[in-house]
Amino acid sequence: MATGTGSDQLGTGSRGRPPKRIALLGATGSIGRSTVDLLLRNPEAYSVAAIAGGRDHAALARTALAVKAEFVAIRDEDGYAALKEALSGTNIQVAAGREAVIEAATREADLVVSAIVGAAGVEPTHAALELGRVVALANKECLVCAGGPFMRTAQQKKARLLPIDSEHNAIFQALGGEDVSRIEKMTITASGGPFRTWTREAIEAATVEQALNHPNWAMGPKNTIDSASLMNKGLELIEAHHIFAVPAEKLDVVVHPQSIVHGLVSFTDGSVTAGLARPDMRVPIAHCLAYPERIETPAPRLDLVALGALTFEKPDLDRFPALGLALDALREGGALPTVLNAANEIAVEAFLSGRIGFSGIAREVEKALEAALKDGTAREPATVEDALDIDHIVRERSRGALAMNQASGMLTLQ
Ligand SMILES: NC(=O)C1=CN([C@@H]2O[C@H](COP(=O)(O)OP(=O)(O)OC[C@H]3O[C@@H](n4cnc5c(N)ncnc54)[C@H](OP(=O)(O)O)[C@@H]3O)[C@@H](O)[C@H]2O)C=CC1
Ligand SMILES: CC(=O)[C@@H](O)[C@H](O)COP(=O)(O)O
Ligand SMILES: [Mn+2]
Repeated sequence: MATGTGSDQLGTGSRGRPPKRIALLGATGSIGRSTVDLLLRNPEAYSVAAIAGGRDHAALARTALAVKAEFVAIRDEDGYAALKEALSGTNIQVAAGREAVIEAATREADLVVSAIVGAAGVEPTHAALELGRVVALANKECLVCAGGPFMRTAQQKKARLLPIDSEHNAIFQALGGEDVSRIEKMTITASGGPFRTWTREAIEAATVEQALNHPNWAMGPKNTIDSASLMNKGLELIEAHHIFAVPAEKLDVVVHPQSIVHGLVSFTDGSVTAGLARPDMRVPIAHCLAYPERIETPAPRLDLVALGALTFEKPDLDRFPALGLALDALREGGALPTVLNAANEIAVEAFLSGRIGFSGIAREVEKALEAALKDGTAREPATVEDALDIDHIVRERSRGALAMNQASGMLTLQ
């Protein structure tokens, strides 16, 4: 990638080491763009082995040129010709389709940043783990869909997972490598989203625009809607359960509207450590990119006096039933987290495209969980392929149910 100034003061690249080779999956998304921002600020510390994206060929081509990627993969085969054309005259290799994204994930690299949204990230991220790569994981849906098999592969292949998700990154830093047996409680915080103070009736009638109006973070639409329903915290509890091998009963959620304290670890001696930072994803991404060293970021700095007060509240499961559903899935285990994730992805899509109301998201997920419990879809997935089979069945079923409801006019568009 392009060389530039500024890296002399930095911990990496300025000590004569070869640049760290990065594969960036989901390069055009919110996490992808923040990662690119950091890569471009540290040109001597990193080189880009591969990038991958979904459909946006123009953004992918711009990113490939900016970071001087060696290989670019686009999932949508219809975008191949335009991507190839945009990169003609360069020596950047271009490929399209499912296998191409897997190739991006498995090219020789020191660190794979997993930032595709949804269960679409499962296969490529798992392929990187199979090769024993260090994976900086933003994609929480991977662990909700296939957490058991994922963590087994990571262990067997000695692949390291570094958490990018802000709460998990804070906890990872707060843990400081201590043994998990010394933990009494692990707490992740929730901003509470845009509907934190709204009545149940107002939440029921919320528009897409209102749900996308997150108070503290600028993220892709899926994570933003999950934040509004608090499903995001449910997914994150399941994510924490897998990453830190902590049982459900030791995991807790606290609403913290300022999003300054991201995660806390309570130890058996009464000590509590916590990770704090202003809400800017470049902080946890930088931690993972540089780990075990540090790089500088331009993220705004924490000023406690200017903040004045940090407040904490109990989450309200009556107004935010999605969190309760995720907690049940975590405690029940089996394939329920897989079912929860797949049904939620379909329901969020349906809400974003105006086919269901906001409260319909949790209702659709609940129906999918009930159906899975009835018909045996809830069997524990032994492998990633099993998990993806269940994911597929649930998606088809949820899409079918939504289409039937729409056809029979039963949909309540609150
Ligand atoms: N944004 C944030 O601050 C945070 C996000 N996360 C997690 O990180 C992940 C990414 O989130 P975010 O960046 O917000 O999401 P975005 O929607 O902004 O970006 C998603 C990225 O994935 C790409 N993509 C989508 N489908 C595919 C596919 N089938 N194959 C290859 N690439 C694909 C998109 O490409 P295209 O642009 O072409 O559609 C885009 O690059 C999510 O799992 C989220 O939960 C976790 C913590 C914070
Ligand atoms: C930035 C990040 O990590 C998000 O996943 C965050 O958790 C969203 O904010 P909420 O706390 O509102 O879900
Ligand atoms: Mn998070």
